[in-house]
Amino acid sequence: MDSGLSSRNSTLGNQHSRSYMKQENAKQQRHSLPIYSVRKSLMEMVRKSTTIIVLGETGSGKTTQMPQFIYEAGLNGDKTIAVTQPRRVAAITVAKWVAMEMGTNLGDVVGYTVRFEDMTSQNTQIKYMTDGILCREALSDRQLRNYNVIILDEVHERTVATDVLLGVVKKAQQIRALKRMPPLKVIIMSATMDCDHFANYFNDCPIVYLQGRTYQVKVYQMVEKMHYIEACLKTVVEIHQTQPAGDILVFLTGQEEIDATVNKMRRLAKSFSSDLPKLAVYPMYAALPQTQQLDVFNPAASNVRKVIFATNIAETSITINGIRYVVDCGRAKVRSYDPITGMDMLKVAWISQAQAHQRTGRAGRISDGVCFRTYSKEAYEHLDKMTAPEILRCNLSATILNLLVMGVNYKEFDFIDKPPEEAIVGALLELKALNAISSVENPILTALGGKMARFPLDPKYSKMLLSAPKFGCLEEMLTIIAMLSGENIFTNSAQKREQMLIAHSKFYDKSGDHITLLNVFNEFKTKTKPKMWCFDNFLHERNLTHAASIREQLSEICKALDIPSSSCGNDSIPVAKCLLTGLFANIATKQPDHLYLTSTSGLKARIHPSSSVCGKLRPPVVIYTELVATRLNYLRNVTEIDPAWIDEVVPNLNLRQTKGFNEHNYRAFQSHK
Ligand SMILES: Nc1ncnc2c1ncn2[C@@H]1O[C@H](COP(=O)(O)OP(=O)(O)OP(=O)(O)O)[C@@H](O)[C@H]1O
Repeated sequence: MDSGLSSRNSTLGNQHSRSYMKQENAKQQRHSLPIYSVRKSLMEMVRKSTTIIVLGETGSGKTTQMPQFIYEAGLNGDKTIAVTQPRRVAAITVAKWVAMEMGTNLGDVVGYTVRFEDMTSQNTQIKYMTDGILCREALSDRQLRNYNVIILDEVHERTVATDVLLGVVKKAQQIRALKRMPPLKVIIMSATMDCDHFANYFNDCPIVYLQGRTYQVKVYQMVEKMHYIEACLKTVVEIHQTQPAGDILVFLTGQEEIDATVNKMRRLAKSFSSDLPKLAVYPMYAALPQTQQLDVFNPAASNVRKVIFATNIAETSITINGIRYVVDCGRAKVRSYDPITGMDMLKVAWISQAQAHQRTGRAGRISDGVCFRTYSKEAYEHLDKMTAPEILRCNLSATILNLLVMGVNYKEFDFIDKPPEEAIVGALLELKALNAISSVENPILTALGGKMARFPLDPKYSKMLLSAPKFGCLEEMLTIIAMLSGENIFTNSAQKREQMLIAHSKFYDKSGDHITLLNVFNEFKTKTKPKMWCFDNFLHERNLTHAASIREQLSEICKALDIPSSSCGNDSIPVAKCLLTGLFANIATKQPDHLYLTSTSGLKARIHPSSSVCGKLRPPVVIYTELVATRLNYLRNVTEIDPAWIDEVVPNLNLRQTKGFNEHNYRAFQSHK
């Protein structure tokens, strides 16, 4: 018994000493960061100015150190320091690292909040959060009174939420100054931004240029011309066969491409000489379950080289242990929105020089590194210097709705770069059609619009939830919206494709994908061993659990709004009708060539192959959740409807007044309906 006890103790002792060592190493590393040596003058600057811009090399220590310096200097008073990040994975991993550096548990002094997940407590002094979360907080408090210091990090990404936040914090600063409240200090940070543009916007605020970088990264540009995927694979093989130890991070564009390349790489790896270290190949993209995304952060075993194929979610802020080589294909999948057709497009496009620089920076986080760009120097020189602001190319309905809730007239809102007029009008038309505003010309928020903004959802989705009592299907809609708001619940297995398809088809409902999602969730909730069940059925357990938590949160908001619970049992018709209340502009009709014609924009599209109605008996009329253009146009998440329901559910619908309306195509659509 004694020996058992002592061995247990020694294991614990080892664990403690390991985490102690990790913290000690981090402390030493912290002191050697370029930002550390200038912390006193930096804090002096923050003390003196309301707004400052900090431009410093990738890895100089901005994201992890700036909040700690402010906290140590007590500049946040008795309030939490907010640090925004454009991406969830960055907010989470950076918070974990900083908690470790400060020797506290995550969620104590250091925490994070991302949509549908809060890892903070009353003790939290440094809160990493997505920019979207801070935008939501601003809805209930325009003066942002919970904070004295807000750090907007990685602003070069120019997400919609960051752009809105810039206007929101600027306004909050003005109101607080007028009311003689404690000032709101704002720190704008990036390694690659147009400082003058930001400084002009903030009344010529000071700019701090941080000198120096911790590690050097050599950049090589490709001379040979070949397709970028082939070029990436070739480069990885060459690195593996000729370069010293170090993990590899490869930037590709999207999920399908990454899955296919990961499989190819795994097959290739089997043919490598046994003298070489083993290759452990990982995918990394936003639709992967969070645990799997975080897996890539674990160090590789000895004599194993890690290769990660990632989208641009790995581009900024994050540090992946062991990465010494970056392979950059120079492209990214960019979501762009066409206000004329109302279509979201996912297109592969060249990145900006700022992004190329960020990607390069991922190789120099913990040692010197090398970046291989699979494109020529000339191609690099032709790239745009900065990434175009997302606000200039996205659907603005949620943004305009939120501004109206804040009591802000979007016409007077001080956008750092104003979105195009047609995008604003498109958003107003959509909000009017959803009955969220009184009119397009003089938009006043309706009671329904006010309720819609209570949900952290796209206005179309919140409209469906608020319509559910009318059709007696709130419970079903809560599940469906939660499932649509989370990440993909179906796993993809190239090796066991047949088995996977059989497993998934058990959940299929002939009405379409929305009821299919409902079936999966309902069955999942009955399982006592959900992990095993998910594994057997090719489902992501983590994503289903996450959907359950989203559902909980949406249900709480419904309760707060006094929306009575209701269920339609196994009847799929009320659900389809309820979906129509939000998706009425997303109707598509089957054409003789078996493609679908969309009602408003008149585009031809296919039902996505992952859909449960993608077989031979395709329904004549469907509503869809998303129309995305990759190489082809695809309708994602579709459900069959009876066209007769349109007049019943949305009697005053005038498709001619919806955005992207095209008369010619509309007539074609009507004649096929
Ligand atoms: N999760 C982590 N694991 C290991 N080291 C880390 C981690 N996070 C940060 N570091 C270390 O801290 C250094 C500074 O990181 P930090 O994110 O603060 O830099 P930054 O200037 O904000 O860079 P970027 O502009 O690329 O976000 C990194 O170069 C790395 O050495």
